[in-house]
Amino acid sequence: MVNGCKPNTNINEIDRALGELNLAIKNHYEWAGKLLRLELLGGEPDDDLIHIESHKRCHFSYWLAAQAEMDDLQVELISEINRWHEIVHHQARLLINAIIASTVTSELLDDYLKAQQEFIQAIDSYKVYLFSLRNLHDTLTGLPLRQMLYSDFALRRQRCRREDKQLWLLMMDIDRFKRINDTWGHNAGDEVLRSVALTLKAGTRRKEGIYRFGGEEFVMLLEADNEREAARAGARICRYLEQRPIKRNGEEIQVTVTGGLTPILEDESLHEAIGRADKAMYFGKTAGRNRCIVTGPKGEFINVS
Ligand SMILES: Nc1nc2c(ncn2[C@@H]2O[C@H](COP(=O)(O)OP(=O)(O)OP(=O)(O)O)[C@@H](O)[C@H]2O)c(=O)[nH]1
Repeated sequence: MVNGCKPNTNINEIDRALGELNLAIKNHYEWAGKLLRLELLGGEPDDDLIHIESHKRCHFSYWLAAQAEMDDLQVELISEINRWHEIVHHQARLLINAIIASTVTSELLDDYLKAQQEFIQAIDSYKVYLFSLRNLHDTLTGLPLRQMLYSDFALRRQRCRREDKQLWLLMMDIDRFKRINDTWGHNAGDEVLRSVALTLKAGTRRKEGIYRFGGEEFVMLLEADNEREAARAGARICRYLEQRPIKRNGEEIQVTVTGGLTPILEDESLHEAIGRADKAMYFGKTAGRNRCIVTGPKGEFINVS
């Protein structure tokens, strides 16, 4: 079960993480090949194999060291890989010393092979995690999908409680998107969606999360101390998009969004907050679009600029 992720992940980052992991695994197979060569052909073992801290000199450890900013589940999975990586190196060292002293036993060999198996198993569990995370992202825009919003929400709410911050939900819908599809075609519509997602993500700050909610709707979770700060953040993201027309085949397509912004109350579900933000957003559509409407806890419209 995927349990939230680094702030603002997107599908490209997950693909990059999988690529880097595959490269680290390939390097480790090369290391294991060296050990096999030594066992079968003899020769002098180098530091990669017998140094007391060989696990820290190994390419795989560079990959381990590069894993930062993770949620609790990722930390658990990576530390399991780390643990078995160290054991593999330790068992390899015991085996090599036994080869040199001609005292290899089947027990020593089995211990090494078991450590290898556990190491690979730990890596597989992490890969399963990354693939499940990938499935929660949209392949068109690269953004996390609605399901991910629900799983991240609990983590973000916990963090806000700890830091005594208020969590807000901003729902945004692209204005007159049907016209874009009708004028330039569905493929152009897809390109516009992709560009809008990239622009929104670029305009999103570190502690904010942006999601593709469905169709041409996006949701953002943001933290703010008060209504004024939240309204400023909502207006900022809408302006950010407005000021960056999308370039396509030498033409510029002006895209705007209308947003509905609401605080998420202490005892309510995400679903309830979405309902309020949705109503505010539709109010904004009827009021002329390209604006962000702030709604209070009871659904009253506060800021309609
Ligand atoms: N190209 C493309 N179009 C999509 C996608 N998802 C939804 N749409 C289109 O988005 C359009 C949304 O249109 P409407 O709901 O009528 O709203 P609108 O034209 O954006 O107008 P307002 O929301 O009232 O400003 C529909 O034509 C959908 O087919 C997608 O993934 N790709």
